[in-house]
Amino acid sequence: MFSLVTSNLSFSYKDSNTISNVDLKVESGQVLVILGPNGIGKSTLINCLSGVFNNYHGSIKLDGDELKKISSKELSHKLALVSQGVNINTNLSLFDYLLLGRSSFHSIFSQPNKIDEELVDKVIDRIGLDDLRSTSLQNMSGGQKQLASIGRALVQEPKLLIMDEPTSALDYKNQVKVLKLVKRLSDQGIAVVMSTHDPNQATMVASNVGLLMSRETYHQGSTEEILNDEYLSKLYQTPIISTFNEVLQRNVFGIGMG
Ligand SMILES: Nc1ncnc2c1ncn2[C@@H]1O[C@H](COP(=O)(O)OP(=O)(O)OP(=O)(O)O)[C@@H](O)[C@H]1O
Repeated sequence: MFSLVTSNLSFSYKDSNTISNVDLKVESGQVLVILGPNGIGKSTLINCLSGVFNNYHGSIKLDGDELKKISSKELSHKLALVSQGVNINTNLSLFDYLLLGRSSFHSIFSQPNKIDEELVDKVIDRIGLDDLRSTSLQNMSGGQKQLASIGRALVQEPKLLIMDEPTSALDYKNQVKVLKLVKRLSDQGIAVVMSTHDPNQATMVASNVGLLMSRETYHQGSTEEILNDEYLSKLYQTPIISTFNEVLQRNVFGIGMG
């Protein structure tokens, strides 16, 4: 069972903590969705969890090992990160950009092989960008680039996939595509952590939800326990009203105006 567990995790850019005392846990086959208002620290937390920031306090254990002690090569075989608002401006084709994601699996003397190329083609199909296989990234739309960055993470075949607002630039069809992908990955035993501004996405894919209520308070629990109007209205400081949708057979969250 693969796991990511933090205890007393805190991080500060300057003097005061941006996130404090975060106790978070996600295991193989689970999807942890992180919700919180703008500027509360979701990206900061995600950058700590994925090893981008290693000057954190407290502990982050990846499969029992302290994250900051794991080499970057080993880390790239265990976890993959999809950063927020990726704006990739390379003239590499989609195929070559994704193939580059396999480089940590080879020494400097060996080239990506047929198996890598087949994997890349499979991922291009999964993200639905077959028509853009030879198109350079700099000629793609924001949403297409976001899908490409998800593809780049998938070619790493990670045990843990961490995504910061992975659907922020996507239309409804592509949002559903990514959410279905998340479901499928978790069914295959991969652990997923993702942040979003849409609690409805949490009802669709999450096994657990983490709320960054303030710089001092992170609250994690099951979807049923956490996703209610009271918690969400407090979180976003605006009325959130849920209704049960008979067709969808789930609660749908809407925003009130007063
Ligand atoms: N490099 C930095 N140096 C100093 N402060 C930063 C830096 N990056 C972010 N911050 C501050 O840290 C806080 C948390 O930012 P973060 O980007 O983690 O929030 P977020 O919850 O992801 O926000 P959003 O939903 O708007 O993307 C904010 O107050 C932000 O201004």
